Amino acid sequence: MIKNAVATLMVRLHHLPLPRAAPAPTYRCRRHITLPLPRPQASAAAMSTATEQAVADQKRALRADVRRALKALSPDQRASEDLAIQTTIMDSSWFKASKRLCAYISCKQLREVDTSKILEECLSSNPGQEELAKDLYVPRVEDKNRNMRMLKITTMDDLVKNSMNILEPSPVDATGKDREDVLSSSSPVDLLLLPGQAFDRTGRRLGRGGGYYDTFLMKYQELAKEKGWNQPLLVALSYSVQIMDEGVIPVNSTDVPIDALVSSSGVIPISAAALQRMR
Ligand SMILES: Nc1nc2c(c(=O)[nH]1)N(C=O)[C@@H](CNc1ccc(C(=O)N[C@@H](CCC(=O)O)C(=O)O)cc1)CN2
Ligand SMILES: Nc1ncnc2c1ncn2[C@@H]1O[C@H](COP(=O)(O)OP(=O)(O)OP(=O)(O)O)[C@@H](O)[C@H]1O
Repeated sequence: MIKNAVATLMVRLHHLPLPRAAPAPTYRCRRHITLPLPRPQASAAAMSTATEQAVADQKRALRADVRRALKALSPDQRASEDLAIQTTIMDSSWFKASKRLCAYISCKQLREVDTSKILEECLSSNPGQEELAKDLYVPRVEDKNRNMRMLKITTMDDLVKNSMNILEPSPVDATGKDREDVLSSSSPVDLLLLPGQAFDRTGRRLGRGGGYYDTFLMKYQELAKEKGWNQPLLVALSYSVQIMDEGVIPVNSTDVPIDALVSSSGVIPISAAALQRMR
């Protein structure tokens, strides 16, 4: 019974960690995750509800810890990590080779790793450098039920602030035409640059708790499977203090693992796909 419960708890077998880059400093979380074992007489349904609640509580506590650690980062440290992470990505062969991607529009207030230089590079189409321009899709929250779309933009002027103070694309462009939704596109994206609150070297990712990214990633992975497309590389951007020791980040069955992590110390490829594409 307990064995079964543990199996249900540890819902997903995550990728093995195979760090290649110099390890980034790790933030040691105050709270270490312990598996809440249900009492033997609990029913299966009550057990899973209790487990889900425990995981949700542990995620909330970890988010609060990380929020504090991010707040304590000095502006100089933040700026230097922002630059190192973006430079690593823009100089990489896998980014240069990527022609179509999804990326987040970083929000200073949320203390997210800056993506402004990367976005600029994606949208750049200086005369004679058209080959550098990439198709770029960015998130737009549609409702509170985890529905987020990735819509194509061609300039940063396509963005407006939403109620959460995050820049996002309007659903229609200046000519009144619907922006292309990446889930309705006839071609795949090769790369997704992901935000998050905490990550580890086995591919675990903790988001802001909305479930928007996990839901979107699940839909995109299903679509790619249906269409016979290669799965896109899922690459998260992380400040050093957001990289946790193994076992600290709680996960449940809907958490989608990432393929690689980029920190100021470099790239940490995690999955087999990352090891192959990020050489
Ligand atoms: N830049 C960026 N865009 C994004 C996301 C993101 O994480 N980053 N999202 C990813 O989902 C979606 C928006 N989801 C969001 C979910 C929560 C919060 C937020 O402000 N959370 C507060 C806590 C609020 C609370 O606990 O009541 C926070 O994290 O401090 C913002 C965006 C889509 N766009
Ligand atoms: N694919 C899904 N289908 C159904 N529910 C989901 C899915 N993905 C996430 N959820 C639900 O959304 C809620 C928030 O999930 P979780 O705390 O894992 O989000 P997160 O990883 O912090 O956020 P995000 O994925 O947006 O970055 C949970 O109740 C979770 O069960």
